[in-house]
Amino acid sequence: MADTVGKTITCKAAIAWAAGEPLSVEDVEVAPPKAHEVRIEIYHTGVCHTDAYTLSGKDPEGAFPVILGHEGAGIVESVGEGVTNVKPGDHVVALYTPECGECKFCKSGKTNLCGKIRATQGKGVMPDGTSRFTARGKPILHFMGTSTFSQYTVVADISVVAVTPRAPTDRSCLLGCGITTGYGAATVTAKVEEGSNVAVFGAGCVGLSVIQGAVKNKAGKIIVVDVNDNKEKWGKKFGATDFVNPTKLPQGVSIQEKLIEMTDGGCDYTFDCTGNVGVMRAALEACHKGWGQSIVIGVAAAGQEISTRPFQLVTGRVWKGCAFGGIKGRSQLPSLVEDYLNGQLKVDEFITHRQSLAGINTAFEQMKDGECIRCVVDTRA
Ligand SMILES: NC(=O)C1=CN([C@@H]2O[C@H](COP(=O)(O)OP(=O)(O)OC[C@H]3O[C@@H](n4cnc5c(N)ncnc54)[C@H](OP(=O)(O)O)[C@@H]3O)[C@@H](O)[C@H]2O)C=CC1
Ligand SMILES: N[C@@H](CCC(=O)N[C@@H](CSC=O)C(=O)NCC(=O)O)C(=O)O
Ligand SMILES: [Zn+2]
Ligand SMILES: [Zn+2]
Repeated sequence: MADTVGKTITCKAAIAWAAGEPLSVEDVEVAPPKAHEVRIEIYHTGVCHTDAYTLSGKDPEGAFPVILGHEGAGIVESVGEGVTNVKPGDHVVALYTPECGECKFCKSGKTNLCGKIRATQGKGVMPDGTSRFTARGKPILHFMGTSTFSQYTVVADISVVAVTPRAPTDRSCLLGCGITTGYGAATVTAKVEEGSNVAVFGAGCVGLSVIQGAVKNKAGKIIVVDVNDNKEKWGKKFGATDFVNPTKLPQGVSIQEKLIEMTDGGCDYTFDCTGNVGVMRAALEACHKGWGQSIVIGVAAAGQEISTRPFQLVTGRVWKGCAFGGIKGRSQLPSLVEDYLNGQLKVDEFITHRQSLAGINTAFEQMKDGECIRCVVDTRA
């Protein structure tokens, strides 16, 4: 048993004191887990565009000061009373989409959105309404129920899943968001069928993962749409068949017209992986009349809204969306980790950059340059 059990741990964390400011890596006190809580020593965390979105101040739920990060993996340090799903020493991935198995959502069989702790999670506190983090004598908020930009974090027991220790944490952390989101969007939410034509708008970590899922389901054409020409090679590396840069189309030709022409009437499935509401409209309108489905994955800024002519829906196109790809973390993530170990799921290929916790602001800068798919932060370096 670790000699930290039951005690407050002082460690380093990257604190976002205010929107739009760089993170500050400094000491934070992490209180022991209460009943049905788990304290995790985070080894590695990815940096997702949603972290940058919330830090920018565009997230309507964003509140500060906060410890961001939601793509983390590590080892359970200690557990609170009543925790049965994980134990100290387990290798785990934090889950920003929890799975209680008991609530109306979990029992519906129709969604992965668990409702049990969503209200407190959205307010940046643990289910009992308080925080486990303190810095400079002030309580610091949790983020997405995970707060992985810290050497130690505390999460609800329903927000963590044990995975095989054979998977290195610098890889398994990426299954905590980006890869699972895109892969699940294609295979679980859309259930792309063999031979179907797919367009993926935005070839970042999420979009490339949609491609990976579409390839798994034996899609026909997989068309990448991205404003950055360098994303053509990335898309092809993951199995895309075509690439279109929407800024380079002949004058008067819209991206939806181009995709409809390329697919004999429109795509069977399109995916927005940009968070741009104009792109979301184009993605919907590029769908085939009668059955095409467009999946919204990207997260848009506060105040942004989507629109299209209702006729687009009247004529059979379907607009839907998903969080975490529709994947149920506790039920389904362990097998994705096994798929990675068996060579059936690409993960290593997404890692373009690495940083220490002290270099986390550089990770945020690198994310903007278009050449970064994922930066993995080693929280102990
Ligand atoms: N629903 C969910 O559960 C989740 C949602 N997300 C969200 O998904 C989105 C994608 O995340 P991620 O892959 O990490 O982001 P990235 O920024 O890495 O990828 C987005 C890609 O879209 C490109 N792009 C930007 N504008 C356009 C445009 N107008 N048309 C076509 N392509 C465009 C970008 O190009 P460039 O590089 O030149 O900017 C980039 O290549 C984000 O909004 C993120 O917040 C993430 C995880 C989970
Ligand atoms: N808080 C925002 C919405 C942010 C958002 O949509 N988050 C996604 C995950 S994005 C991961 O990188 C999500 O899980 N949404 C479902 C949920 O219940 O939060 C806002 O208020 O608009
Ligand atoms: Zn994310
Ligand atoms: Zn639930």
